[in-house]
Amino acid sequence: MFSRAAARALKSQSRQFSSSATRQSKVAVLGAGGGIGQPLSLLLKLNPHVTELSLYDIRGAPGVAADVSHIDTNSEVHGYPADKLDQALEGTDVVVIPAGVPRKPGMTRDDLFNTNASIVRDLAAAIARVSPKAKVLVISNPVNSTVPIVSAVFEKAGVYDPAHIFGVTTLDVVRAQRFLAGVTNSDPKDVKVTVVGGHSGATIVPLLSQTPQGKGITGEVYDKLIHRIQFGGDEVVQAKEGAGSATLSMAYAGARFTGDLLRAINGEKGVVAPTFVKSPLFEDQGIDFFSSNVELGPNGVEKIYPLGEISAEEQKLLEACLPDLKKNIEKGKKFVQQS
Ligand SMILES: NC(=O)c1ccc[n+]([C@@H]2O[C@H](COP(=O)([O-])OP(=O)(O)OC[C@H]3O[C@@H](n4cnc5c(N)ncnc54)[C@H](O)[C@@H]3O)[C@@H](O)[C@H]2O)c1
Ligand SMILES: O=C(O)C[C@H](O)C(=O)O
Repeated sequence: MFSRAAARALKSQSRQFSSSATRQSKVAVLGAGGGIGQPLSLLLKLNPHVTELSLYDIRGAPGVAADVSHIDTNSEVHGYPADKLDQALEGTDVVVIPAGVPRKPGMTRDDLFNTNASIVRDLAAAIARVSPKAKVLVISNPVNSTVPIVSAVFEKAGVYDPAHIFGVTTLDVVRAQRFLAGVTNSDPKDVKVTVVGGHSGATIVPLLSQTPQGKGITGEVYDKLIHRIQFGGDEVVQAKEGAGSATLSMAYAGARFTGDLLRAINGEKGVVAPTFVKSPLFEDQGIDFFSSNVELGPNGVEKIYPLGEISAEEQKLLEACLPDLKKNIEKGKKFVQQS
């Protein structure tokens, strides 16, 4: 019988000497028992780059882990209850955070701040302590504030690497591509939209003019399409009538972004996706987090792309985005300073 220490040493040795084709990647989901966490865990179990899946929640994670672990893909799954956060985080390469409360009809994402800011702050403090080199993917809303919160917590702990912390804005891209395909009668697989800014209402800025399908759209059709992309989250919140917000499309989007990052970590070149990161693009206006196309690499953020050419309408959308985004970012930073 091996002691726990010997088993750990063997495991770390086997991680070190494993095939160079696919690196071993341990991925943790914090909030794995929830509406997003469960299907996200399922989709990550299907990803061949994930070799170990660590599922944590204050409620229900061991059950989700037992269920998902029966799927016949080549990864190990472990579930951790409320008092086992440190164990869940040990040795993780990537941590995805969908923990926190979702909106009900009539609420803005900012209305979630009072509850979710402290949940995200405390989880970030544990990651900074136990797994400070992990890449952290933040789904919990309000993303415009929770990403600055995670960053400030890492900074306070003296382990901050801005290349490691991401706000997941992929659902805005998924919606933009689906809705644009709908109005232009195209196949969504051929539609590639860059969405920049942040992740809430007017801070979501889709750059339709940069796509062949979107550049000719004007007038009322354009206005309605932009509104639908910016407020797609509200559409789901209303349809769910108090039972929460987008979970299935979000799990798909979260798994897609995590998959992009894992491909880049495994050495694939040219993986580019919009994500909300520490960014120099609008730093001169006091806005130091922004979502734009980012090239991903083994260390996380490899290169931040500028917006490129944008239309007069998009310039107006950007002007409306920046003041709101600035307030959301400052609110997150202030929360950690005062904690
Ligand atoms: N970034 C995006 O595009 C996007 C999209 C959809 C939803 N969201 C956000 O994701 C969050 C989760 O949404 P959901 O629908 O899965 O909610 P949910 O209530 O179904 O699940 C949240 C889970 O978090 C868990 N949790 C709460 N506190 C925790 C803690 N301290 N540690 C670990 N787990 C904890 C809960 O037990 C629950 O299982 C919400 O804030 C929502 O607004 C973001
Ligand atoms: O709308 C929400 O509150 C959840 C999420 O941010 C979304 O865009 O669906």
